[in-house]
Amino acid sequence: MFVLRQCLTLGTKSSVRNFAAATNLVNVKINEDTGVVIMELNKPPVNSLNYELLEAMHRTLVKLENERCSGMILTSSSPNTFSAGLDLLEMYKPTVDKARKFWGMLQNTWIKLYSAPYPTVAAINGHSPAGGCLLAMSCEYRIMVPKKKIGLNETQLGIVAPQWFQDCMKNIIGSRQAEKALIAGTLFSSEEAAKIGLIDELATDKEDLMKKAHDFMDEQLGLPPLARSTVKIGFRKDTLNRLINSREVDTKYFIDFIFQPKVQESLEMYLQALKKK
Ligand SMILES: CCCCCCCCC/C=C/C(=O)SCCNC(=O)CCNC(=O)[C@H](O)C(C)(C)COP(=O)(O)OP(=O)(O)OC[C@H]1O[C@@H](n2cnc3c(N)ncnc32)[C@H](O)[C@@H]1OP(=O)(O)O
Repeated sequence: MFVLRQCLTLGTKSSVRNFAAATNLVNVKINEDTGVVIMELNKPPVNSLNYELLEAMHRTLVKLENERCSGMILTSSSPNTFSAGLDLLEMYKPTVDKARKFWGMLQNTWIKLYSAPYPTVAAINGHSPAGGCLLAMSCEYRIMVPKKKIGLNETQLGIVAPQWFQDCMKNIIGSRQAEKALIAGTLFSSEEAAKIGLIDELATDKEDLMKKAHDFMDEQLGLPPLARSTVKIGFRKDTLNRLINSREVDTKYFIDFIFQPKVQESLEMYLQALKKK
């Protein structure tokens, strides 16, 4: 596979096809030779995850199930941010129906991404708080540019990272480190995240980021796919099933929590602080 990529970069014809998406909220390109897909989140300025962006991601992940997709690199078109996490406006004074629909789409998207049989890499080219960190943690491998922030900072906003967000973090950095980070709502620098294993590799810059992402992909594509994906799903099934078997309860927790006046107050203050920056 390494040789194949060398040929491609040395000018042997490689066909990269834009994967027709009904929206430009995600840019999706598939390399027809290798089957490697690059999904770039494209909702400026910070890829906040609103219903429409999540739906575009979900639709792409479903579509990839019928394509010859051998692996996916998830990244962002924003110069500074991978994803700012859930769009706070989806949680600030929504209707119950809107909040329910939003949460359902977040669950759908996470289930598809976390259970994708092919290798997935997060090429984290900027800040990645809260839901952004969830997306990164749902991939199999994380590479990040220096001097950005990543973590589940929900506590600091007066909200709570749901159980499945917490499970993802525990699975990566272990229960003790996750408990500390979640209680404090810690945002780690890229360098700290590399030290505790929240990210797997630090890149020197964006070019190095994509090179490293392709290197990881090349290694994975050299493995027998069925054996590879069977082990992956084996590791992830308890975490997946925990949500799949309690989606309604999880949605009810979300709705009950965000509609509390104190939570709405915290969100309002946080939104104002972001605007004042
Ligand atoms: C029991 C269980 C119950 C469960 C109960 C509930 C569970 C909820 C779980 C929640 C998970 C989440 O992800 S909550 C989301 C947490 N996310 C965050 O805290 C990130 C907040 N954002 C930032 O820190 C920064 O924006 C950052 C990402 C570093 C980029 O900084 P920059 O300086 O480049 O950009 P900014 O100037 O800050 O932002 C640009 C514009 O984007 C807006 N913006 C930024 N982040 C935004 C966001 N997440 N949602 C909406 N809008 C956002 C700003 O207001 C600006 O708007 P204009 O001024 O109009 O241009």
